[in-house]
Amino acid sequence: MARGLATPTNINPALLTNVLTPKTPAALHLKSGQSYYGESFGSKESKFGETVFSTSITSYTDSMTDPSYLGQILVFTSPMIGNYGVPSNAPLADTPGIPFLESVKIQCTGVVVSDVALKFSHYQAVESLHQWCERYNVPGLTGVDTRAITSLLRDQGTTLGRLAVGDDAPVVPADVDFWDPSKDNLIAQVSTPHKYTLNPNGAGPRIAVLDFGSKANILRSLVKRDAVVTVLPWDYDFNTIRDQFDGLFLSNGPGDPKAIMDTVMRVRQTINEWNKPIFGICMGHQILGLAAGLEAYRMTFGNRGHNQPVLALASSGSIKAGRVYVTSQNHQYALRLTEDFPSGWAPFFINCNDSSVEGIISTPESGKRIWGVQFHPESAGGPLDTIEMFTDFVNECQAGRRGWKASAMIADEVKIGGSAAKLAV
Ligand SMILES: NC(=O)CC[C@H](N)C(=O)O
Repeated sequence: MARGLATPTNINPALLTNVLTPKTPAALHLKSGQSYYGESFGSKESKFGETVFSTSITSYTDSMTDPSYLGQILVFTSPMIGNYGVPSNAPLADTPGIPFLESVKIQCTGVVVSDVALKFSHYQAVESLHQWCERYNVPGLTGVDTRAITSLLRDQGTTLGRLAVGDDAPVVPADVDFWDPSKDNLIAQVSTPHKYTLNPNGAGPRIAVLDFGSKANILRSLVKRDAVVTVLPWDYDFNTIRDQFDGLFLSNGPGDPKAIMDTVMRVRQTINEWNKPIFGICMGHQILGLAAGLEAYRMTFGNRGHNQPVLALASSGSIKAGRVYVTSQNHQYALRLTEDFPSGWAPFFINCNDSSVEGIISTPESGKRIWGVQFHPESAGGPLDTIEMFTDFVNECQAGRRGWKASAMIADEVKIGGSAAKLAV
């Protein structure tokens, strides 16, 4: 049978209709006072969380398993979610030990969609979105106006909420009851509890990953380039073992980067004392920025989606100054842009929509090879415009292994009406 036309054999026949019976009421209550009433799918347990929206059109399975969404009720602006079901999460044969989706389970606290598709069709699907959410005890709300919720969140910002199901649906929680995930150490909940190594016999460089809740496709992108990847818990003191490695990678992760200032201080020590390549993505980029002396702040509603345009201000490896790259993003915090970047550092990318800092890079004079990006070059989901940044990093680590000396990583800068930094202030 042709690929894509296979009939899944393990579908619950009840799901071949698009209606759940019996229907259960559900609601989203926001701390700011608004309530949205609809129907439940997935788990019947009510949950608190931070309500955020994503403008991504596809890849709900990747977003929902991204550990950076821990503690969040995810509102999808795309009107129909669930059409292609949910695939098996078993690792692919060429990357054992790395789940197919972005982590081993659903990480967001709940999901809100305009119209859930219970009937699904995809050659890789093994269950529906409803079944999957039920299995991981994640409540879903459907039949609400997600455009209205999104407009509200854009105006008032990310808001604490409760996804209330069944008898809880009509109950508006008291102000004090709303759980605020940003007060918890979310990173400790998603980081690996112990050190482990992927692709131990790889021919490439030895790369340590400080795991703040790494997406699987980041690890896969390094392993696919034949790096030997050692994943370390978020609070591991990398400085005690750094001589064993050719490069350090700082992963994405949930919550506020300032929640782990001890780690920031250790990374600062690494930056000051170690001259090997360092690459950070999202949380990792924010940690690098804090370690470099920049400030991090909480954005109003953050950027979550797969079509965020970023302008490169510097050339480095596969990245060319002056080009716009379309990127995948999921963040609430950002580094503050200043006219005086700390010595040894320059802005690398800025967001074309809101001028937020999308990347930082060490200057050639610093003799370092360090860069961080706020977006997700590994995609999953979203565009692959910047995927070659992994090749750049692995190549830099490999070159360093062979006695590399600092070369000009920044070939030129974009100057539009003044300095690069001024451009976005
Ligand atoms: N994807 C991420 O790593 C997100 C980083 C951080 N939790 C933020 O919201 O900004």
